[in-house]
Amino acid sequence: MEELLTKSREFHDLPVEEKAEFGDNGDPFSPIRHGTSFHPPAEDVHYWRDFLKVLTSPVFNFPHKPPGYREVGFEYSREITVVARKLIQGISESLGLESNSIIDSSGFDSGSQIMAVNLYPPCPQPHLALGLPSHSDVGFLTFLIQNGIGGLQVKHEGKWVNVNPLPNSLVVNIGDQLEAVSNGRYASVLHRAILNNKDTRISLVVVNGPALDKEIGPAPELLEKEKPLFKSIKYCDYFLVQQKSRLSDERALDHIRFSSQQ
Ligand SMILES: O=C(O)CCC(=O)C(=O)O
Ligand SMILES: [Fe+2]
Repeated sequence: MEELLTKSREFHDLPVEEKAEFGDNGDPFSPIRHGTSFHPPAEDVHYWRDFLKVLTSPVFNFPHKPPGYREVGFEYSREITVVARKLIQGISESLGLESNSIIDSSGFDSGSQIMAVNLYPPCPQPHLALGLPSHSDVGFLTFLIQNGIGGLQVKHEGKWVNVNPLPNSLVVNIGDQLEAVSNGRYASVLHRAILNNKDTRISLVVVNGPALDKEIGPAPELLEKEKPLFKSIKYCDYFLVQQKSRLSDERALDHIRFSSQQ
């Protein structure tokens, strides 16, 4: 984890020309992209962050610089997959399903995994800007590590609460597809990143989700006793809905939620 964070800092510190080959083309399915904010062409106000986003599964992509970054990125990606798989099995069981039910129905073993490396430089007026606005992540589970500098907040009972960094720990957040597949029993968490005026913060998140071509909706076993709260939708289509809604302050989940009259 430490080596990955160190090398992530080195990546962001590379001269602009060295990173130009990874320039953000705005396509969420491009294998490696480096950019600023979220999607600058469509934004009135930009966010105070640089990012590197890499698709690490089903095909592993990663920048080949700085030296050794790709190797540590590969090891981390694979280790996280093992932990995510185990947690999803436990979550399946907690829902009264077979332990492999969600893994199998979502094609998790050839599922989509995305790594995002966020860099938030010190901001002279941190209360006037945000690193990332309120959102929930796609996928089942997101694993977050950070360089010891706080900034992550989660919405809890209507209030923003700081999630202070604990050394050598992973923060695990629930994503939208887990809310959908569990028919609302696991709620995906709203979170955001705030800024400070002293230290550069790095966070590294790994989003673990279904295979892109799988339809994801409430598990059929759960619907024997209850009504579906969400429509089923292909994960790749949901992914695009989420990218768009993050630009308009909407919640992607609301696009697939059945309204109470239906
Ligand atoms: O930097 C953080 O703490 C949050 C990052 C995040 O939510 C994301 O990349 O989706
Ligand atoms: Fe997030």
